[in-house]
Amino acid sequence: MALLAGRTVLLRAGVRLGAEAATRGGNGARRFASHRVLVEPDAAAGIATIKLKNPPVNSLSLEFLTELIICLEKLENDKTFRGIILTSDCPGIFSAGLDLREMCGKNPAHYAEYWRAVQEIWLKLYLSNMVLVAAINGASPAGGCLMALTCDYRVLADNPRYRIGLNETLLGIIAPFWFKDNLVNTIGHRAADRALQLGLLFPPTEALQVGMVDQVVPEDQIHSTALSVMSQWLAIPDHARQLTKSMMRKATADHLIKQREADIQNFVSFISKDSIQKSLQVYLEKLKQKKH
Ligand SMILES: CC/C=C\C/C=C\CCCC/C=C/C(=O)SCCNC(=O)CCNC(=O)[C@H](O)C(C)(C)COP(=O)(O)OP(=O)(O)OC[C@H]1O[C@@H](n2cnc3c(N)ncnc32)[C@H](O)[C@@H]1OP(=O)(O)O
Repeated sequence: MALLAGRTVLLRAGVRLGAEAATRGGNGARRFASHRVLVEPDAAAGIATIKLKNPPVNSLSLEFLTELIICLEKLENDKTFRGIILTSDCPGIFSAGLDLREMCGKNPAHYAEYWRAVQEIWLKLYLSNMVLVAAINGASPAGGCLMALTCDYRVLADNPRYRIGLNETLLGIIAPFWFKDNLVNTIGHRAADRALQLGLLFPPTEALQVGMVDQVVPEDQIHSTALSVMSQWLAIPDHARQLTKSMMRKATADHLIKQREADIQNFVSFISKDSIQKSLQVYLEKLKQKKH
């Protein structure tokens, strides 16, 4: 059973198990898909490709996060798989980040539940024993960038519209300390300081330069590149790679784990402020009006 902080996520978020489909793929591997998380298994290679499918922009709603958490738990417990490629099924968008509608006009209990799920997905991805390769095939702001940052390697498709970064300050909000820690671990303190304060969204060439991604490739090569990177990482004996990964990441994850409840309380009181609610509503309104 999938648990989120000791509770059954299936019940908390109203996601029905019946929403999932379990079939067998051509190679005999169990294929499981929920509404919004598609899993394409390659049992022979030990790789599962997760395709995010929450149109139009893969915003990370509570239900979507819950499905993703369940999916990751299943893969983590299935010895068939040693690696995950994380990519998007929504053309041009990797993920628009946290779903702003989950952070606007709701009550404190909802904010707390939502934030716990955001923490949970980060911990699951960041501490995964598997090799995680992000095949970033679209724009990747804020929480979308964070998901990519949890991966062991990032490949970004070469399209100037596919910008990536932690742009929270542009919304009048603040990247939490563990978003910041993950970014500092990736691009270093000075670059993270500048990127976070200015809310920078980097186009591919700059993202590569600053170290936000490891490789930029033509869009039609993104999956083949991710596969070839994966085979390089899977050539390392699991126990040695996993212990090394844990050695590199444990302190950062523990920082959040030790302060998890306080972080939730901070989030709830911050996001409940009238001024923050107003900023988020204005930002959402601007996004909606962009088209007209
Ligand atoms: C003391 C401190 C303690 C705690 C911390 C405090 C604060 C909390 C910090 C929280 C950290 C937050 C992290 C986040 O991830 S916030 C989300 C940030 N995301 C963005 O800024 C991206 C916004 N979106 C875009 O820029 C574009 O939509 C995008 C992704 C480039 C795609 O562009 P395009 O293809 O043109 O699509 P549209 O803009 O037309 O969007 C289509 C549709 O989707 C809606 N939408 C977009 N993004 C979101 C979103 N993140 N959440 C909800 N909805 C979103 C958009 O409004 C459109 O809706 P419509 O109804 O008009 O169709």
